Amino acid sequence: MEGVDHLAHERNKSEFDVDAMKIVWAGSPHAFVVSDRISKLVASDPGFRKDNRSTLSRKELFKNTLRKAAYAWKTIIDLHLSEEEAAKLRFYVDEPAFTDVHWGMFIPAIKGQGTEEQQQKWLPLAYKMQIIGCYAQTELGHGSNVQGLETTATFDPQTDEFIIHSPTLTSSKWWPGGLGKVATHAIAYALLIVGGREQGVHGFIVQLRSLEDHSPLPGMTVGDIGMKFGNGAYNAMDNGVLRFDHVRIPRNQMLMRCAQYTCLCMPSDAKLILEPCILIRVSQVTCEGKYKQSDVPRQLVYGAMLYVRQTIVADASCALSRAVCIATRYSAVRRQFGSQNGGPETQVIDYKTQQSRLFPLLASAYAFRFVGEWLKWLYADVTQRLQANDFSTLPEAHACTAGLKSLTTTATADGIEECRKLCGGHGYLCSSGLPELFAVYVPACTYEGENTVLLLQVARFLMKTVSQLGSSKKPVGTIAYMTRVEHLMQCRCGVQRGFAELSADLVEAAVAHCQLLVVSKFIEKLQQEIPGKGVKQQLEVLCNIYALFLLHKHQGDFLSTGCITPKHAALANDELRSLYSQVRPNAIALVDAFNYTDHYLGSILGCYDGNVYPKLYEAAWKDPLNESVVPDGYHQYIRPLLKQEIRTARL
Ligand SMILES: CCCCCCCCCCCCCC(=O)SCCNC(=O)CCNC(=O)[C@H](O)C(C)(C)COP(=O)(O)OP(=O)(O)OC[C@H]1O[C@@H](n2cnc3c(N)ncnc32)[C@H](O)[C@@H]1OP(=O)(O)O
Ligand SMILES: Cc1cc2nc3c(=O)[nH]c(=O)nc-3n(C[C@H](O)[C@H](O)[C@H](O)COP(=O)(O)OP(=O)(O)OC[C@H]3O[C@@H](n4cnc5c(N)ncnc54)[C@H](O)[C@@H]3O)c2cc1C
Repeated sequence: MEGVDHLAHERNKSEFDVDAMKIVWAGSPHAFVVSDRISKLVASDPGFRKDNRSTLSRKELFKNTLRKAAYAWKTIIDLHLSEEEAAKLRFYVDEPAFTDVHWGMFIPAIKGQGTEEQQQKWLPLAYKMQIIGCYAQTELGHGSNVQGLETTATFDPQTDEFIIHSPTLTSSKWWPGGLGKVATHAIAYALLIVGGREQGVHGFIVQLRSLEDHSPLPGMTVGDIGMKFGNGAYNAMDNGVLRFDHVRIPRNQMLMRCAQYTCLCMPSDAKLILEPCILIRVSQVTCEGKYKQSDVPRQLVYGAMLYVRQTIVADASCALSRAVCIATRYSAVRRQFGSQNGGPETQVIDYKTQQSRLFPLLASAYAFRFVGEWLKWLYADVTQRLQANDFSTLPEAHACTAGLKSLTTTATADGIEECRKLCGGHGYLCSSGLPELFAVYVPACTYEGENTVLLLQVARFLMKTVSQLGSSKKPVGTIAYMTRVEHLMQCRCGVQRGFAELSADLVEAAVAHCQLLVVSKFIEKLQQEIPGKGVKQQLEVLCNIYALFLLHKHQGDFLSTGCITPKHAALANDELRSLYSQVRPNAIALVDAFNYTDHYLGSILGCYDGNVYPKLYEAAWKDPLNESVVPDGYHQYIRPLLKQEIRTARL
């Protein structure tokens, strides 16, 4: 019945202060208040309805997404929402759209790689959405290999311009979100050519479409790359294709924070000395076309990817917690087998197999939340250091963002699929929310750096650390523990067989390194002051589950390396079962602490009141296929079939 909480008996079992845990999950009392208010605002506004998405054609879905993006922007303006509130609103609207890339990549790239002057020119336009940007790096022929990009940016000293060109089919920009139909501008990454010499890949601001009639500018061939995985909401994103035909842009549209070009003997006196916002020695291109890289690491060009990767780790905890919330609530509602003397059947959440599949994912959602908080701090710290020309922690920041992005997105994508399976057949219904969540989420394992490619970066960082063991350069920060692997030094010559040869094993070592990071950051979180009755105790249980589940999953490695004995392994498994029993009475309260509205969850199986069956039944009849009792096509195809004379005895 409506209004009845079918999970009340579960909520009454809770042994901790759920409201206090909501604040821990949100990050602070202020963050909770903002999230709570904005999520309810979105949920209560019919303009943000999303339960009809699965019945829309791609063009209807896309147009509806444009409507929602415009409506969200109007809401932000009308309600004078702050940047924080606006970001929360876009999050709870939960619609993959060009705005994700405009706010999540285009603006950060200008902030991270633009000079003060370039920021002053372009950011106000972007913040007011008077231009809409995309991040055009990937090409048809290259995505992972950024240095292999083929788009060219040739400097023309006669006109003080760059000529942007797509010399080959494989140089076509391919995948950038928002590019296909909406973006008016792009940060386009291209191979810089000055005086006939290639100077590496740099970012350029390029206008794509007219701000008057939205038509592509001369020299631009641009469109959408077509339908993507499943029928999910990601098809509302216009990932695009773009070819440049000798498009000219002013020299001051090259993102110059990491490099500069002054041509001392340029015919015109348009000598442009841009003071970058980090005080670096000016790199100069002399009139002979000699280019000297400025003294910042060229990898600063990759800065936007560092930023996005750390946001993707936070996104992982959100996506996984959504799936776990749905599967946990439904596991408490669903009863199957086990009836005693005609009594109720057993809740599937009480089966040890269900717990051993579900509770490690619940623990992972919390673990990723906390490592995501730490990574946000690390990113802010490295950004501050860069301002002071301190590049010392850049390699570690790259390894951490790359590795944690890879680890958390793989675990989350697998976890969403596991949550679908934990819900049995009903998990396969769109109304469960899980198929779409999976379809929208899984590209996170690929975009912003393919996960294996990123783990190879971590492996390279670890091997570089090993190679420095014994030198005066002591490992610090997240690799400080490696001082305890001196024995690796002796076998160092063994690993000289070649990084490529050992890469599959090194990727596993990289995963282990990142899992150690997650566990250690969870432990550090528990060392903080955590208010609320029983809250810290619950988090300790979840931290132990996360760690012991990893120990159980990788038992072979721990045993074969002598890190643990078989007795330790047995004790760990016993403890894991005991921990599952400790979580069981608190499971519903632990997912309530995510504070997701039914609108945001978008799931009948995960609805707050647990009133699943009536809602499933009601939703079925809303499907367009049920608009007519006799389906279209019956008279054309089925009736002739049913009425056909059986002409051959054989049938
Ligand atoms: C609500 C619903 C939401 C829906 C979702 C919508 C959201 C959508 C949002 C998402 C949309 C998706 C958007 C997108 O998808 S945008 C496109 C994303 N593309 C990528 O991520 C490309 C991945 N490839 C690379 O990053 C580079 O090519 C790599 C790194 C692989 C190689 O690189 P490279 O070939 O140059 O050479 P190298 O390997 O010799 O490295 C050389 C040195 O540089 C260091 N180094 C490397 N990288 C970095 C770095 N970053 N910061 C600092 N340092 C770095 C490295 O450690 C090494 O140091 P050392 O060993 O020499 O000391
Ligand atoms: C939904 C979605 C949105 C996207 N949005 C954007 C965007 O807005 N802007 C943008 O610029 N790009 C975007 N991309 C592109 C994305 O960044 C790339 O697809 C991604 O970086 C992977 O590169 P790739 O496709 O070249 O994969 P590849 O590198 O071709 O991967 C194919 C396989 O090769 C393996 N491999 C590659 N190199 C190595 C190596 N050195 N050693 C071992 N194995 C290797 C990989 O592990 C993988 O298994 C998006 C992609 C998707 C799916």
